[in-house]
This record gives sequence, structure tokens and C-alpha cells, in this order.
Amino acid sequence: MFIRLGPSSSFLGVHGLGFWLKATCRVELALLYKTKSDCKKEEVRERMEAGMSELWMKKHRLLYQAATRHPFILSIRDATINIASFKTWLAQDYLFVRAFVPFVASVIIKAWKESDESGDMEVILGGMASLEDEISWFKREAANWGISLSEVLPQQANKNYCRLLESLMNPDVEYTVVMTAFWAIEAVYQESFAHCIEEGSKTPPELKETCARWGNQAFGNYCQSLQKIADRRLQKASDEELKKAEVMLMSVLEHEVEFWNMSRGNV
Ligand SMILES: Cc1ncc(CNC=O)c(N)n1
Repeated sequence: MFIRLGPSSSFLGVHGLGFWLKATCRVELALLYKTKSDCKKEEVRERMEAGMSELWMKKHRLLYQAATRHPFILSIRDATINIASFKTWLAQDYLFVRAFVPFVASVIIKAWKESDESGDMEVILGGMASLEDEISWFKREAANWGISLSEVLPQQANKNYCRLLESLMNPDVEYTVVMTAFWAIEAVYQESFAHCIEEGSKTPPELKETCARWGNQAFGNYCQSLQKIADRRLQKASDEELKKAEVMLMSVLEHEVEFWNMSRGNV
């Protein structure tokens, strides 16, 4: 089902990727909304049954695969990973997760103010609570690998991604749009790392704990809860809000690709 992109694939090359994806995806987006009025019955049914998130994952599958089957992830899975790449990712991700905490806090505020379902709060709060454990884990893991986290500086792709998170904290950004982004951010990690612990993977033992952190079933269930919230909101959303959420999903996926690219040290 998934197209494997080889480690040397020029598709994922840093130069031109963002531009190419943006250009093609904008065209796709224009097509979707142009044809809304003559939308086929099956499409309407699919949208109702599958949920918007699943439909968008199919529609943007190349971008989704680029984010969830990145050469960095494939190199963990086939044990060809260069440990320097892993350390770069670990240190950069620690900084990202610290910026992710205030983002999740802002989602809790929006859930409280805007959500039509009281259960959303508990799901998001659960995610927030596990970030405390995650930050401790990053510190322990960094110490094990001899990384001094206080000396790590964010690379450009990390800064860009954190800037996106910060823009989403703006009270003007709708709950539906931030929930779509939140689900996508978590789902990319879940899908990526679950792939590294699937049967047949050759992930080195010293990296298995990292992969299990996001690839485990409980994190998978949590991602499904986020997806359900996003889909419930998307189903009720206006066309304008839907458009914003779809563009946001694509932006998250692009930022995830760029984030993985950092591990190769060529950004
Ligand atoms: C770049 C990135 N994306 C998603 C996650 C997963 N969320 C929290 O841990 C992460 N750690 N880093």
C-alpha cells in the first residue's frame, strides 16, 4: 500500500520539495473545491462514513507517506541508521516537545471555550499529562547517548515548525483547525514509529524503546481519539473552515518531512 522512498530519493531532497509539494497540493485543493457542487454521491457517502481525516490522508497520500515513511524511519527499521542522525533527531525533538507543551495548553483552552463535547478535554488533558513523562524520558535518553541538552540549538526546520505551533496558539485559530493539526502531529509519529516495531523490522535493540514510545498501542488509541474529535468537528465545519483545516494538515505533514530531514544534517 505504501510507496517506499529509498534513502537517496531525490523526491525528498531538501531543495525544491516544499515548493513542489505546495504547488501540486494547491492545484489539488483548487480542484476539490471547484467540484463541490457536482460532488459525486459516492464521495459524499465516503466523506460521511470514513471521516474527513481519512479522505485527506488518501488524497494527500504522497505527502502522508513522505512524512510517515521517511528515510530516517526506514533506516531505523532496517538497522542502517547512522547513530549521529539519531542523536540529532533526539536533541532537536526534545526542543520541539518543550514547544509542544504550550501548544497543547492552548488546545485545552479552545476545547474548554469552543468544544461541543465535554469529553474532548479529558483526551487532550491525558496527552498533556504524558508530556511530563516524555520530557523526563528525553533527558534520560539524552544522558545515555552523551548529549548535553542545554547546549543544543534549534535548527531552522525546528524553528519553522515551532513557529507554526505558535501561530496555532492564536485565539483566532479555530478549534477545528487546531484539532486537525494536533491529530496530524501525533499521528505522524505514531505511524512512523509503529512501522519500526512491526513484525519483520530489524530495529536495533537500543532504539526499540524510542520506537515503542510513539509506536505502542496506547499511543495509537490516543491518536484515534484525537482523530475522532477532529472528524466530528470537520463534519460540522463550514467550507471555509474545511479549507483551512486541509491546508493546515498539509502544512503539518510538510513540517514533519522537513523535521526528519534535519537528521541527515543537510539543512
Ligand atoms: C516533530 C515531532 N512531531 C510529533 C511529535 C509527537 N508528539 C509528541 O511527542 C514529536 N515528538 N515531534
